[in-house]
Amino acid sequence: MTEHRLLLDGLTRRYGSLTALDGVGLRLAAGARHAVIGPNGAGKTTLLSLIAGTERPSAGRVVLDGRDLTRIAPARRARLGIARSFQQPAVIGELTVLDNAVLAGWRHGRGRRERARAAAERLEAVGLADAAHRPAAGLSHGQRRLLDLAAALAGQPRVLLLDEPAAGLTDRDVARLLDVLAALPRDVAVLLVEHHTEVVAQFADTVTVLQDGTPLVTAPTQEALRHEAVRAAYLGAT
Ligand SMILES: Nc1ncnc2c1ncn2[C@@H]1O[C@H](COP(=O)(O)OP(=O)(O)OP(=O)(O)O)[C@@H](O)[C@H]1O
Repeated sequence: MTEHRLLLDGLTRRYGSLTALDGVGLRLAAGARHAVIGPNGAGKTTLLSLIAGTERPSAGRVVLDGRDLTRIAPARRARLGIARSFQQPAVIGELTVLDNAVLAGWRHGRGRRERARAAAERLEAVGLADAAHRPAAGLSHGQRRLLDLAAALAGQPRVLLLDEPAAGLTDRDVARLLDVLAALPRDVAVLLVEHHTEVVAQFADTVTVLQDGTPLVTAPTQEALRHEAVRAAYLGAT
C-alpha cells in the first residue's frame, strides 16, 4: 500500500517565457474530494492536462499509487486509472445516449453484453437512464456534461479529474450535478477544478487556491474559502 493515491511533486509548466504552473505539490488520498480554484489563467486546466498527460511538464512528477506516470502517454494513464471530464464534452449526436456510453467503455469492459450493462449502470448513476435510447443530439448542455461524467467513470478510475463541471449549467442542473457527485464511488480520488463556489463548498473536503501558477493555500474547504485572495477574486471583497 502507498500512502497517496495521487502525488504531484514540483509540477512546473512553462510556455516560452510564461510559467503557467510553478512547482505545484499536492497529495490526494484515496477518496479525496479536492478542489482547485483560482482566477482565470491561474493554471488550473494546465494542471489537469499535466496529470492526464496531454501536456508534458517542464519539471516535476505525477505519481499514481507510487508509480511515476510522468513519462507515460495519456491513453496508458487512462488505462492505469486517470479519468478526465471535459468542459466541452465530445458527444456523437447521431448515436443514442446509451451507445455513446457504451463507446466510452469500449476499452474497459469484457464482452459486448457486459459493456452494455456497465454503460446502462453508469447512465443510471448520472440520472440519464430515461434518455438512454434517445439520440444524444437532443441532450441539453447539462445532460451532455452528465454523459461526459458517465464516460469518465467507465474504467472505474482511481483518480477523476473534473474540469468545471458546473460551467454553463442551470441551477436545476447544478443541483443534479451535486447529487451525482455525492454518489461517486467513495474510493475514487477526485480533483475538481471549479469556479462555482457553491459546488466547491458542498463537494470538496479540501481546497487549493491557485494564483499565477502557484498554490497560495491548501486548507479545509471552509477555511480556504475564507482566504483573502478567494474573497477578493470571487466575492468582490478586498
Ligand atoms: N498551449 C499554451 N501555450 C501558451 N500559453 C498557454 C497555453 N496553455 C495555457 N497557457 C497559458 O498558461 C496560463 C494558465 O492557463 P490555464 O488555461 O491553465 O488557466 P486556468 O486557470 O485554467 O484558466 P481558466 O479559469 O480561464 O480556464 C495562462 O496564462 C494561459 O494563457
